[in-house]
Amino acid sequence: MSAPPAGLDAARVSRNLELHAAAAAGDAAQAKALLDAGADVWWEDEATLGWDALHYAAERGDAKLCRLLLRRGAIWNAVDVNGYTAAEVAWSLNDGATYQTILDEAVRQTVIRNLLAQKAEQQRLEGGGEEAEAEAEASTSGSAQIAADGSLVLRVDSGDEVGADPKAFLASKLRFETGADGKERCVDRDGGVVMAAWETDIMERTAALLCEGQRDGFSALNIGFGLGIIDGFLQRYKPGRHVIVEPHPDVLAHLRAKGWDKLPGVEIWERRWQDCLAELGDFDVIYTDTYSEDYAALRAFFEELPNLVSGPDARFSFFHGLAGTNRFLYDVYTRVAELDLRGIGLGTEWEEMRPQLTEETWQGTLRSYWTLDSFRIPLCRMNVF
Ligand SMILES: C[S@@+](CC[C@H](N)C(=O)[O-])C[C@H]1O[C@@H](n2cnc3c(N)ncnc32)[C@H](O)[C@@H]1O
Repeated sequence: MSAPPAGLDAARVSRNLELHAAAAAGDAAQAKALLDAGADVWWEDEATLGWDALHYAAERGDAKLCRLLLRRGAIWNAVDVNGYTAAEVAWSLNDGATYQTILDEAVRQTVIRNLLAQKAEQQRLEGGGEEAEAEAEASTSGSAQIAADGSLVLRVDSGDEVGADPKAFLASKLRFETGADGKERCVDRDGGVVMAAWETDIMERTAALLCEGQRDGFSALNIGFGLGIIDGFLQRYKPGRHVIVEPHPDVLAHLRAKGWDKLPGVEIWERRWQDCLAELGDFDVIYTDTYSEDYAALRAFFEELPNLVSGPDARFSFFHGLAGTNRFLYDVYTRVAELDLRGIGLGTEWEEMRPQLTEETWQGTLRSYWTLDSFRIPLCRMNVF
């Protein structure tokens, strides 16, 4: 998104303030007229709470006006000085209808944006070059952004050098240690948590959803070993073939120290999933949970699924850690992932569970990557009509 001009002249500020007043009063006709006259829909009034017109419309509970502002380029994830989005203002007022309207628009814009970015990337690979990149840029400028860099990292917010850069992560040293909660964890050079034992319940339940009722000797694929927690639970169901894809040398050393490479039926592929999926064959059970990869990478993985599933009874799940510190973004990403999966023929059911976290869980780490009350486990299957 292009940066907004630093200092606006008095006439422009006054028009923008009029837009805020129109939004606060629920005056859609006036808001439209002001937008047509050049009012800046993104403008935040820093002299007050840092609200933009969308925050005011959300406070008023005017879902229709919120939709109008969003269609005219309001930024759905813009935050005020306290870090609250307009959707969170609606939520705090128990206004489910306005919250849902902003959520629907956020999902719509994110899906469109992702599709345009994907198209631009395809054209770039096919030699379309600058024109395609400009198209992707134009599709996002002045409208909703997912994050400052245009994407969300799955398990890390930002600012963590290793956690936000897949290449740096794979080249970095990892520590396997006992946390203040007395449980095992794997931590990167910056103190970013790669994997921690608080996720054990999630992994146990995910393995059950994936494996219960599978045929004898079923095949399972797990992307990203971490602490091997989900692999331990997958083993309980006695898969005939259990493939683990893991590229990090320190994780591989840890895995060997625990004897995983010697287990019957277990195959370790010492590569990134991007470099070996085509050679792996197909599976009844597929799970992915990587680190320092963004939503674009997860969606790229989704697109490989039709070639990886063994048939209509195959099941797929992933660690849904997208935006685990913000409920609204989590809701947006739940829906975006579901729509993207539907686009490639997979239906998704979600099971909610309450993670068992204590204050000690994050002690001595860079930051907590999970602060929400509930976690959603996706269970996806091919839609067979
Ligand atoms: C969060 S941990 C996985 C935790 C695992 N689910 C468990 O139950 O312990 C993420 C793992 O993904 C691995 N990883 C990161 N990028 C990867 C990639 N492109 N392909 C495969 N594995 C990757 C990391 O090295 C790390 O071991």
